[in-house]
Amino acid sequence: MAAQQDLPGRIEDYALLSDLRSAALVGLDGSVDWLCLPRFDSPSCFGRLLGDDGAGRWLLAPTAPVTSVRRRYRDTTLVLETEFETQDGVVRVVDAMPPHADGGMDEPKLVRTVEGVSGEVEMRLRWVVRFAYGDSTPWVRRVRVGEQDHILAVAGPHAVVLRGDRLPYRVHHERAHEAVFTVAEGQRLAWTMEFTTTPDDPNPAVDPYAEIARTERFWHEWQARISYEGPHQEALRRSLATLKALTYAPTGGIVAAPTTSLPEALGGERNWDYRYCWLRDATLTLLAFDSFGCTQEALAWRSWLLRAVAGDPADLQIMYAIDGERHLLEWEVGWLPGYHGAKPVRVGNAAFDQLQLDVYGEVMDALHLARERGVTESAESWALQRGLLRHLELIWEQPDRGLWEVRGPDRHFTHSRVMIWVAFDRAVRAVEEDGLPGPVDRWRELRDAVHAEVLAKGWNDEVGAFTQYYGGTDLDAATLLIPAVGFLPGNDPRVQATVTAIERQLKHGDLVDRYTTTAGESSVDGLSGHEGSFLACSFWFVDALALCGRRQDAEAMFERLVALANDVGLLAEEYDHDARRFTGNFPQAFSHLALVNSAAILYGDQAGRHEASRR
Ligand SMILES: OC[C@H]1O[C@H](O[C@H]2O[C@H](CO)[C@@H](O)[C@H](O)[C@H]2O)[C@H](O)[C@@H](O)[C@@H]1O
Repeated sequence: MAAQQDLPGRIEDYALLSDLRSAALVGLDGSVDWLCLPRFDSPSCFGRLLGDDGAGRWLLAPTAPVTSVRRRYRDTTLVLETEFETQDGVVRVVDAMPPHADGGMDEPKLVRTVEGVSGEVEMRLRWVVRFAYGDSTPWVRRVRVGEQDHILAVAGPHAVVLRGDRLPYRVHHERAHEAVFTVAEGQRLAWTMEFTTTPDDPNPAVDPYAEIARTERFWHEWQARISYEGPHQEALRRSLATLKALTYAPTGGIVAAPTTSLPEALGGERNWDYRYCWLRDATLTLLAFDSFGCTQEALAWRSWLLRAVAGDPADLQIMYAIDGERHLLEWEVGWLPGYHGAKPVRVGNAAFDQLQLDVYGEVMDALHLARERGVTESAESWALQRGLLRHLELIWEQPDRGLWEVRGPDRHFTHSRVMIWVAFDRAVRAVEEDGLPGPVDRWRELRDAVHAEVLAKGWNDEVGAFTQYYGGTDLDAATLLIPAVGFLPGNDPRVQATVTAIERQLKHGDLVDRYTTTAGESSVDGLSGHEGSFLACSFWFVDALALCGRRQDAEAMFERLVALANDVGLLAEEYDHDARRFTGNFPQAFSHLALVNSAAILYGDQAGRHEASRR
């Protein structure tokens, strides 16, 4: 029994399912180890990822030792097939979360089927439901409706219904349910587990096979909208599908990742909850969508933004909940041991009320590019941007926490200052190029002032590079974005020198650290320990190489980075180059959107446009 109680797999062992409201992670061992219902940011009902069997899981796997596992998504969809080979034969487990139907009353559900491929294989289904991040053991009972039984697990506000061909029974002396059965070649069995707010009267049963077919159709139709025929099709389509999967369909908000507290350093304390919508990550995601023809997502996100930011621009936050909720109070889940012991497990995110001035630039840039691609500005959306700029005029000189959301002191981070320039630059261009009304002379003056300031204070002659913050000597991979946003061209000697310095100091093979983590008083981020290399920064390095004229190097590095994805094309936030393992939350939008944006620079319709048109 020990094998069932053990720890979760490596981060790269997981595949993602999503119904555009929440997501599940399925391990190579056939165990669903992460699921929060009914939303991405709800408490988990399967939380083994951050603990063990006792935090909840749903295992569906052979009882005998597995000699090999093969896994793939069906084509470009999010229907997952895992084939287990044992000495007795081969079985295929198919997993899906049927997508939320627009305006539908359907509740989130997980569908699992098993098909006998050859021989006869004994399978174990082990179902351990723990609500409230593992803290709440439900009352589980078998209910008969007409000719059919289902199992209901209820605890306070949480309830799920399990239906299927082999319902599990309570395991003596364990708070778990199990079924053991055999599957012969050609035979198939199915289960659905559905969230319900009305446990005494749940939604009627659905046909699991029809739901899987619907899921497949949905993703095929979605992929048909992507206009791209260039290299690395598969990686690009998987990344775009992953970004779509992280979108909360009812509002258009996009989560940074579906997990909390997967550690940035194995065993460390750098563990954060990413199940929220960061303006930075979401706007960059929007750019990624937009580069490949997904305009609907751009509009949905703009509506989300208008709702979330509504009211006083002075109240702008850097992140919100997926429904626009503002207070993301951070707390520690003391009873969960954390991923392989990495404590604490955090829920909420204290960064929500930080000042991060780069966000103004990212929002203005995303809306500028949406305009360039034909999305017309509504009266409200331009009024919102003018309001943001009015507020930025008042606060732009302040120090902030920067895009890395440091928990150390506020500083004048060079990247933040560059993005302030972007905000005013895009405002000026809205007037000059799109004829929108606004105080263009004042915006021009501010744009030029911040440009001069960055060149005077962000550049350090002794270091021979743009530094992380004014007066400092450390480097920051975020300055790689200087040519991509058009602040300086890629052939500017200061840009080229910064790329060379970062290559020397922050790059290990193809992996680039965000900055140098140091412990103690001098630590810029206020945290202890080190972290893995940041995958998005590694892709930014590719972009900088391309924009500096080193295209061949850029393409070769891009290819190697793409190969770091796991067997089903997914990327975590970071990569530990010594352990050769993913670290940080998973799968992470930032990494996937950076991959997509690199592909857009290297191979997209927009290739080469950055330097010419974004200045
Ligand atoms: O490293 C410290 C910070 O880490 C998280 O922030 C990171 O993730 C965000 C979401 O992807 C991203 O927008 C940000 O740039 C990253 O630094 C965490 O959410 C913060 O609370 C934490 O201070």
